[in-house]
Amino acid sequence: MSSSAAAPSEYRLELRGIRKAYPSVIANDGVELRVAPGEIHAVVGENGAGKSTLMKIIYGMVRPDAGDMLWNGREVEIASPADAQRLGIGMVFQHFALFDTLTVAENIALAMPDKPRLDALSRDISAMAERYGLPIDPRRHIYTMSVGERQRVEIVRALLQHPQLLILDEPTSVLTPQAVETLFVTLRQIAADGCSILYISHKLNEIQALCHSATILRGGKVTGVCDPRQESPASMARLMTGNDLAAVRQRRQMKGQPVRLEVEKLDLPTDDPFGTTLRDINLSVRGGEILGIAGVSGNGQAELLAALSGEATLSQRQTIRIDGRPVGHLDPLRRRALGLCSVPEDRLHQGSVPSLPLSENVLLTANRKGAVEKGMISFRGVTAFAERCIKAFDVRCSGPQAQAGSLSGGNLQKFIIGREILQEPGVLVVSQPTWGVDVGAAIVIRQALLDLRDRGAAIVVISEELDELFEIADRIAVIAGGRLTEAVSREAANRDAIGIAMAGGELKVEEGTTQEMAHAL
Ligand SMILES: Nc1ncnc2c1ncn2[C@@H]1O[C@H](COP(=O)(O)OP(=O)(O)OP(=O)(O)O)[C@@H](O)[C@H]1O
Repeated sequence: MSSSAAAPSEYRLELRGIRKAYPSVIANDGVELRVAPGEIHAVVGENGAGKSTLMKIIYGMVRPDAGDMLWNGREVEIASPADAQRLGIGMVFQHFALFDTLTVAENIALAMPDKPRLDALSRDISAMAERYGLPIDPRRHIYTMSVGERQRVEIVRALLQHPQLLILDEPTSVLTPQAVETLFVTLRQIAADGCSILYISHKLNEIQALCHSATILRGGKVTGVCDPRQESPASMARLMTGNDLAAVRQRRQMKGQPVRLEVEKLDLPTDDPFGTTLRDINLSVRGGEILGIAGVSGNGQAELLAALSGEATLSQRQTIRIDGRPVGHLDPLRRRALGLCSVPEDRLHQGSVPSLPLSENVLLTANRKGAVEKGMISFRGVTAFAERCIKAFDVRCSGPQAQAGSLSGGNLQKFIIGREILQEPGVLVVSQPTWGVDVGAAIVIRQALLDLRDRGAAIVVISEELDELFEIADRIAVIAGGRLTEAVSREAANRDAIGIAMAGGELKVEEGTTQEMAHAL
């Protein structure tokens, strides 16, 4: 039981001794959590620390094995999301659950318990949107909206249920820096009106800017509760990991290396009604170089990755060249044979087969390197390769036989990145390399990318995280509306200018710096 001195009724939500065990791990081990009305409370921890499990318990998606939940001082059982909503708990998921072909109002109506009239609902949506600075038009179709706008719809949908607690799971991973600022203004206002917020994120600087308090989890247990405003990102990371964080080591750039990946005048119409057509994409990456591609998701990143990996083949073979060889017409397997590896953004459906063990997931892409011998699968080979990935990238799991789908999001990401990097590709194209991974693991992944670059690989990193691109990319280009800007050197790139280009504007840099760097390489 809690030893809190405060009367329980002071808290909006209080968890006592929450436990949830899975066959190979205790995901939540005696977790205590207290959130006051109007408080913005962060839940942080390494990958696999138990954050998502805890949120799913609060939202009624997972039943705890033991422990008590108090809601406004009263003991409650939350057996389903409907129970949670009835109590006044709302959740905004990382992956939006909106129907593209319906309007904002129609989507929100679907979530309402008793079917409201659309005109009355539209008025409520507009009023709520105005009150919290979330401009959305109830009549617009979802497919016409940017990711940031869709997130506003999700937030308004949750707010229309008048929640007393709002759970947000990594809400800023899809937003431009400007949109993050706007979101924070909204969240502060929601909290000022008395709604509590539980905020899950790996971005410690954002937590410091936004949150009043933080509960830190490690290995399913609470290791501390702190005021993030009194901490530094380094001291919070220490509470999360028990260690000091290493810094990413940069090495000297190699100059004059040959171009290993070239794309010239790539046009790729999409047959997906909600996809993005690529128009006149040009890029080139030398050995020993990382090209960063910034952009808000949904602007052609998935299509560009498909074109580069070979998932989408082209009629013009010369449009894409690897080490000078035309590959536009080749499928992924044949491009892999030429030394190209790729990591898609969607790790659960494209990057892995969740129901298969990690060892068999190795075979999806790494079918050389001792995994297949004389046309036969070497199970010893694939298991050894999976073990190497697990060890090198500190993948927390029960071993090579663990099902991919049982890993926490960040641990699966580490495994997939490791699987590609350990194949020593000459050209690597990776989308969102540190999406959902904790600060310590992000450093390991970024370091591995830099080390691969220093061994002479040409690397394209597609990322929505500007901080990441500024840390590891040698040059940065921006993709918006299916077009790619010219790449500018990291030194010449300016965060605001990139943010503007991400929203569809021109990428402007200080004169004289752009080309010099590119040519100096
Ligand atoms: N359905 C499941 N079956 C088996 N194990 C699970 C299941 N769901 C979660 N786990 C395990 O429980 C632990 C906690 O996972 P959880 O997803 O809560 O972590 P997390 O802190 O949210 O991680 P991340 O930051 O990577 O999302 C992990 O070891 C994970 O592998």
